[in-house]
Amino acid sequence: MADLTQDAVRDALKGLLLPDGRPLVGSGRIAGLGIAGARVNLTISTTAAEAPALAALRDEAEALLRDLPGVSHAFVVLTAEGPKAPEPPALGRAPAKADPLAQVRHVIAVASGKGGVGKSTTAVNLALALRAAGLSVGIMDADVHGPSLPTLLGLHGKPHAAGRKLVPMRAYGLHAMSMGLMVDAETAMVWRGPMVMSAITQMMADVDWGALDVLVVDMPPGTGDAQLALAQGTRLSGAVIVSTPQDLSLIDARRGIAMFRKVDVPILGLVENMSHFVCPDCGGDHAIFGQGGAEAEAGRLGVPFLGAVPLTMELRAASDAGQPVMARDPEGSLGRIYQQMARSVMAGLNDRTRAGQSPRHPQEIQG
Ligand SMILES: Nc1ncnc2c1ncn2[C@@H]1O[C@H](COP(=O)(O)OP(=O)(O)OP(=O)(O)O)[C@@H](O)[C@H]1O
Repeated sequence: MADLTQDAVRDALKGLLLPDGRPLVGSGRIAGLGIAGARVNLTISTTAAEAPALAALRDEAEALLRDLPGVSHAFVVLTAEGPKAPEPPALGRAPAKADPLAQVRHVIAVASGKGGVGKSTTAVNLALALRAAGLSVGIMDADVHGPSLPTLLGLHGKPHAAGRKLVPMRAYGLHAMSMGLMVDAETAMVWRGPMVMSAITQMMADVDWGALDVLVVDMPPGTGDAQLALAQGTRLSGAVIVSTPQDLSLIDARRGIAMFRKVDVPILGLVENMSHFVCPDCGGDHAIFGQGGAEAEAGRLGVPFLGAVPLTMELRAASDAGQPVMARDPEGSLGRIYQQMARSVMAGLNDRTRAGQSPRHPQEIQG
């Protein structure tokens, strides 16, 4: 079969019209077009205000590309207009600009299908457990609408600049940066999907992360365009999905897993948070939502199960005080759960490296 060409892709999109009636092709709105084998990635530039009106066009473009002979996967995203909006690198091709994370061996995402399930708590304690295993670790809070890293790690003040880059803050041996430290809450409030994506990618590039074994990205909750574009544009080594045991939350977890699979990011595993309630008075274990749901779901989906973290006063109080349990009591029962999680994540990353599939670095990490 003939190789897929940029012309063939543009040809397929010829009939599509922008909301103002102009054809999409030739309008200058195609901000990126990448072809990697049978995969096509297309980026259409927009503004936050216009983005909702372009959603149908995006879907139509995706359907047209999917029907094109020789295409197995088509992925179309809307991205914020303007010089600051970077084009997500196309799969399988070197990014046009120097990679700001060139010295970072692995970037992993901690994600959840919906908010409030303990994604940030998991991200911080997992990062600390990876650090405790001897790795150099950074953590970035990409949750622009609800950044919790400053609270969880007790970070205060603004990050300093060195030259044109920001220096990550330090907490408990981690290099840390949060959207909450870089932009004020009111500015971030008005951002919608494409703007969020653009701002996060910019933030990645503005920080001097230096050499790290692992950068943990606390993703914005959900499975919308911003998350999808971020997953695609960051050359992730893998993703950890956090869920609570209720069926409804597991449906969201399934969506999260499907989203990462869509852009070929391997799932490092599923974490069940708030798995059972440990009563502070009687010390009893109460499986409020039943037991083993997430583990069974992980089995069904063919992803590793990384552990069950109980709902405890200790964990919440430690987080609120800016002293995560993994820093406060790494050898306690909760600390040991996170240490096991970190070992499984490292094993998953090294498996990928051994299979020659590590997107950033050819060497295994050693704890
Ligand atoms: N296992 C747990 N036991 C007790 N409290 C927990 C546990 N996990 C998380 N929490 C608490 O639940 C709240 C939400 O947790 P967290 O901020 O980690 O969730 P999230 O999924 O990142 O939320 P968001 O969607 O707002 O980013 C916090 O107050 C946190 O301290």
